[in-house]
Amino acid sequence: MSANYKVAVLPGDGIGPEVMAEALKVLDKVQSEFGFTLELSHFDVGGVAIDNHGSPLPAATLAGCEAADAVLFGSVGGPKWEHLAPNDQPERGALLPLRGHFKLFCNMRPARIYEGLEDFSPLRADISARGFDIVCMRELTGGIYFGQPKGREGEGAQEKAFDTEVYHRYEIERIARLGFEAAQGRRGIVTSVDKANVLQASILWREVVNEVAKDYPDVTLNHIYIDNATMQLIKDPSQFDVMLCSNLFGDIISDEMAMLTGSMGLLPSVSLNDQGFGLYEPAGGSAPDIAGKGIANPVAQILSAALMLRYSFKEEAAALAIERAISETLSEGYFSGDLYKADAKHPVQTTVQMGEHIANRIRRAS
Ligand SMILES: NC(=O)c1ccc[n+]([C@@H]2O[C@H](COP(=O)([O-])OP(=O)(O)OC[C@H]3O[C@@H](n4cnc5c(N)ncnc54)[C@H](O)[C@@H]3O)[C@@H](O)[C@H]2O)c1
Ligand SMILES: CC(C)[C@H](C(=O)O)[C@@H](O)C(=O)O
Ligand SMILES: [Mg+2]
Repeated sequence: MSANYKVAVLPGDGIGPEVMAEALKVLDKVQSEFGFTLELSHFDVGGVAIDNHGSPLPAATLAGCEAADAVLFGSVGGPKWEHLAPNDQPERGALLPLRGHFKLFCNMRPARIYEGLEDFSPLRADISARGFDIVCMRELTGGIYFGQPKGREGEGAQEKAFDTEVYHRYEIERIARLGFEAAQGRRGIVTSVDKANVLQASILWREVVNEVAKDYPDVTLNHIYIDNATMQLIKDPSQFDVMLCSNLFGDIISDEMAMLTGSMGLLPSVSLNDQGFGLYEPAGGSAPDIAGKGIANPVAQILSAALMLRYSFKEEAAALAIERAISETLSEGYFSGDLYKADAKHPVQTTVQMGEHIANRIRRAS
């Protein structure tokens, strides 16, 4: 009997539904080619859920995610909902609670320059020619995003707002272990990113990472301050393998890594808990500036679907087939507007056309 996997599909807002449609097209092709079944259930989340149900994370959406084997997420948020109280907005009211509810502490965002596509990088040609292949290993359920106290009080010139960076030893230890394990399967280098010259939470972060490192003598550990890290990424990204980051630093540095590959629309992500349950989403957002125009790059969403096949369903051959189909599409010169250059072989491709190119190139390895 062929395997059957339940997926909760949450397209969300802005470009979310547009790029999700292409990911589903590719998954459809993959399941017929590789002989497993994906049972998809669709749910509203974020702004669209506020509009349709009065809540960014309706009970039915949460229940649907609980009943699923994995969650495929688009993106949430946009100007339409920015007037709402912070906790009622799509990001704080849906995405962060989902991450917290499922304890998705481990967020991995892989970024690499595709071979032959070095000149999409905004880096100087001699730097991008060296290429890079980095995983941002981001702690996702702690730090300043969730730390207490958090709030606003007072009035007039004395009014203040505050967030608190809190890390427990166990939170640092478990993400560090996964960072070292990831490095063992890669080039064997962990660069831990912190601000231990200023922040107490970073001092503990560095201490714990040093302790964990003793269990991984085959991995080289470097420490770097966040300000230097952002600069070194531009100077020479090829020096990095696994970048181990707190929640906030990983958020910032992963956008930088995405753009160094050429576009925000190329970076996928996986968020896992200690049971291996995963939520898969592009690292970028709902892109209100291009939403509704059919021009968004669906690659990050499609790569996120490939990561779902790899991490949640152990369908490695199918995941590889998607990654290969994307590489082929790009190296044949088919690009959406974010990557398009005047000397491209083909005219600029729409979101739908990119999805079709990728779906048409799905096949079993010969
Ligand atoms: N996971 C999520 O749901 C998520 C992630 C990040 C931001 N957001 C939300 O999205 C909204 C917009 O945020 P933002 O503008 O800061 O970040 P963004 O990532 O949505 O957009 C930043 C820039 O990257 C471009 N971009 C992003 N994805 C692209 C794609 N697939 N193809 C082509 N170009 C792409 C956008 O056009 C924009 O110019 C906000 O409400 C924010 O909170 C949501
Ligand atoms: C939308 C926002 C809450 C989210 C984050 O900060 O984690 C996003 O920027 C991301 O990178 O997934
Ligand atoms: Mg972000």
